[in-house]
This record gives sequence, structure tokens and C-alpha cells, in this order.
Amino acid sequence: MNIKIIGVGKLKEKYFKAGISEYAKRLSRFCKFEIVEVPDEKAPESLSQAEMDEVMAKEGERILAKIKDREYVYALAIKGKERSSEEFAAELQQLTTYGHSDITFVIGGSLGLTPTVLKRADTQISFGRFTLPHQLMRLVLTEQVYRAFMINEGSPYHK
Ligand SMILES: C[S@@+](CC[C@H](N)C(=O)[O-])C[C@H]1O[C@@H](n2cnc3c(N)ncnc32)[C@H](O)[C@@H]1O
Repeated sequence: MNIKIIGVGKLKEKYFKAGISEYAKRLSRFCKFEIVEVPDEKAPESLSQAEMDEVMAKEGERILAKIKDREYVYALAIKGKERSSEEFAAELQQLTTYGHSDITFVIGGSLGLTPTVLKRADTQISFGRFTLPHQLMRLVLTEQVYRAFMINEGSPYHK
């Protein structure tokens, strides 16, 4: 299975990088895991709604350029559908059973995801109603993907 996370902007903080690389290392026995970063647009505080839409649209084009037709896409969205870790694990298992070997997760930039990206997504997944910083979201998602593999393996990692 190929798991890809598409994120907007470069991950800067060392502590996020360290956490992600730990889970990426653990994931390597289950899948080919990669994080693809697309450049972010400058988004100063004072943008109008139209300017914010433009920022998200530009980032969205870059995101869509990294997605192939065969990829099954999860868009991370606060208003998406919540799952438990067990439900998410079962879903990944089922996707594999139905022949999806390329699973892609898309995390928006500081302003979120543009509608064209949400439309391309096969499903939207929410990690609850809290707004998480997009860089932290990468770490949380990577751990949950790892947890899903551990659940499917029946490992005591997931209690
Ligand atoms: C800082 S948030 C963007 C906030 C923006 N107001 C929105 O509603 O999307 C950056 C990205 O992180 C992801 N994200 C943040 N919190 C999330 C959550 N609770 N569930 C799912 N995705 C989340 C989404 O992909 C979002 O586009």
C-alpha cells in the first residue's frame, strides 16, 4: 500500500519533524509512506474573503497537481465525517480489499482547503471540531495511520 500525505508549506518545527519521522519509520514495515509538500501562499492577517479564496485556490491547484486519478483521497476537514480509530482502521483494510493501493490524505494550509480539492476527495475526515494547526495535523494523522495498521495487526499498541 502507498500512503501519501499532501501538506501545504514546509514543516519547520523540529519537534514536529522528529515525531513524524518516528512514525514514518514505524510505518515503513506496512506501507510506502511519503509526505509531499506544496508551496504555501503568503496570507497576511488583513486579507479580504476574495483574497483568502484566491490563496486557497492557488494552493488547491498545487495540491491537485500532486494527485493521480487512481488515488483514493481523504480530505482532512473539520466539518468532515468523524471516525473512531477502529472505524478508520477497518476502512483502510476495506479499501485494500477493494483494490485501492494508493491512499492520499490532503491537509489544507492555514486558511483551509478550497472547494475543488474537497470535490476531488473521495471522502472527508474530521478529527473533531477543534481547529488544529496544519503542521500538528500532519503528526496526528501519521500516528493515526500507524495506529490503524497496528489495530489491523491486532497489536497491543492500541488499547
Ligand atoms: C489551520 S486549519 C484551517 C482552518 C480553516 N479555518 C478550516 O476550517 O479549514 C489547516 C488544515 O488542517 C486540517 N485540520 C485542522 N483541524 C482539523 C480537524 N479537527 N479535523 C480535520 N482536519 C483538520 C484541515 O485540512 C485544515 O484545512
